[in-house]
Order: sequence, then C-alpha cells, then structure tokens
Amino acid sequence: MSTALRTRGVTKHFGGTAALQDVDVRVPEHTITGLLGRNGAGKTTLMQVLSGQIIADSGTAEVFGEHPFENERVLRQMCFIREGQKYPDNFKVRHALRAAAMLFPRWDGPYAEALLADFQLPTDRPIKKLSRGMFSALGVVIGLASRAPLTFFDEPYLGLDAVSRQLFYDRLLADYAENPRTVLLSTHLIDEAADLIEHVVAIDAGRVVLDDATDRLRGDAVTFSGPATLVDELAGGRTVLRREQLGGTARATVRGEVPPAEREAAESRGLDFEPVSLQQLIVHTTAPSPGGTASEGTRS
Ligand SMILES: Nc1ncnc2c1ncn2[C@@H]1O[C@H](COP(=O)(O)OP(=O)(O)OP(=O)(O)O)[C@@H](O)[C@H]1O
Repeated sequence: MSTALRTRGVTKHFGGTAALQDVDVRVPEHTITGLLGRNGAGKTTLMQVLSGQIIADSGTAEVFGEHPFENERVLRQMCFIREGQKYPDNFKVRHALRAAAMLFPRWDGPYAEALLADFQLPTDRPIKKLSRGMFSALGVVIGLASRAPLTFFDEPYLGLDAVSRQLFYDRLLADYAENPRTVLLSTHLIDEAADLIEHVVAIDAGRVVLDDATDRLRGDAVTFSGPATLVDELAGGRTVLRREQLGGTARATVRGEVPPAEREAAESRGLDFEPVSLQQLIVHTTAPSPGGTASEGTRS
C-alpha cells in the first residue's frame, strides 16, 4: 500500500512547550486513519504540519511524496475541516458551499445538496446564526463533498448530537467505499469511530505511541479476569497494560496473545477472557503511569 502522509523526526515547539517530539508516522493511502490522543497530545499540531499550515522546527513532512508547505500541487488535493472554521461575516450556508465548489476540484454539488438535507441545514441561514451542531454539520458536509484525495477532519463534530454523528460515520463510510481517498480523523470518541478506523496513529505528550493497522492492534492485547493469584500467574512475564483488583478478584490487560492451549487451560481453572476495545487499548497506552508520565506498560 503506498504512503499518503509521512513524517520523519518532526519536532515542533511553541515557546517552552514541546507539541511534537521526534515524530515518525506513516499514513497509508486510501485508508481512514484515526489520529488519537488525549487533550494537548499534539494531534492538531501534527495535522497542521502535515497540511503545510505550520513548519516544524526540525524533521520533514511529506504528502504524496512532496513537501506540503506552499506547495500548490499538494494543497489542491487537500481539505482541512476543523471546529471553529472562520467564514466572512455576511456568509450564508450557500455561500460557504459556493466557495468550496471553487476551491475543491472534485467537489460534488448534488452530493453536497443531499448532505445538507440529511443534516437539515438551511442554505439561507447566515453562518453566524447557526447552532453549534449545525456549524459542525456544515464542516462535515464540506469535508465529505470535497472528495479531496486527502481530507483532514480535526475533531469535526464537537457540536453534533449522537444521531448526527452516526449520520457522519455512515455517510463517510459509504462515500469512501465508492470514492476511495485518504482520511485523517482526529477524535476522542474512539469506540464510536472504531468501526471506521483502519489504521491508528496515537500520540501522547507529543510522541507517537502507536502507529499500526487497527486489526493488528486489536489482536495485540487481551484482558482476563478471575482469582487474583491466577490472573497474576498468567500475567507474569507479560507486559501488563492495566491491572485492577477488587477483593480476591483481579482483571488484567496484557500485551500480546495468549496462545490457545494456555488460554484453554486458564479458562478451565476459572479465568474469563474478553476482547480489548480500541478505546481501552488507547487509554491503556496513553494513560499516565503512577510516576506521572505516559507508559507503554507496567509490569506487575
Ligand atoms: N499556537 C500555539 N501556541 C502555544 N502553544 C500551542 C499552540 N498550539 C498548540 N500549543 C500547545 O501544544 C500542545 C499540543 O497542542 P495540540 O492542539 O496539537 O493538541 P491536541 O492533541 O490537538 O489537543 P486537543 O485534543 O485538546 O485539541 C499543547 O500543549 C498546546 O497547548
């Protein structure tokens, strides 16, 4: 699979804050990639570097093999959707769509109209009078109808209710199946978006902590619970991402697989196994350790 986005050793400081530190990521072309991480992790900064909006202090960023900064050829292939997009004061919804139609070479007008109806957006309403959810929906409509070969959605749906968010996921998935392109989506709603995300980049405190296919990640950890002594016996020698205990019962999430024979033996002795959700995996990987910094794992 070819590479749409690539960074090597990207570091970016804002004053004394290291927003990105030595970031190497590779986003495959024609995937929906989730950019995940806690507040302030560096997601927006990474998207800004990749989309040529800001320049890294050091390291390189490539989009379709070229440097994005002031590169018209690359910029024409991109659409960047974020919360709080600024529009001219007198703009109505239809003006924003008209501007988008001029900006994006692959703009699909009829599809944009259909999306406006889906999200119940009134075309004649001044943008500054839209509700927060409607404002988010406008961004989502533009991002989808742009059909840009590379679309950044930076927390695009903060104002959307659950029904509208589901509509966004459904429309994105359906349209992406018909018009494959590269989508980088930053979100905190990991489990909601988990079915969309084929590739995960997770950052924590400016550093990449995961960069892998979702399927591989899902198979890369397992949770089991039962009598604490048995849990600790099975967890022994493995990287423990999380361990909780209530009375004599414990639950542990460990990296890697438990081979089938070992699992069967553990089950027959009273341990229960459950799959690890993407959200759990990200939380376990990026939650602060007792020492206060993010941990790849602790050993019990
Ligand atoms: N223009 C700026 N000036 C100063 N500090 C900044 C600036 N932009 C980002 N930062 C800092 O860089 C760090 C990373 O911010 P960034 O916005 O990239 O995080 P994020 O992962 O997108 O966060 P969130 O999920 O809360 O939106 C934060 O500590 C933030 O305060």
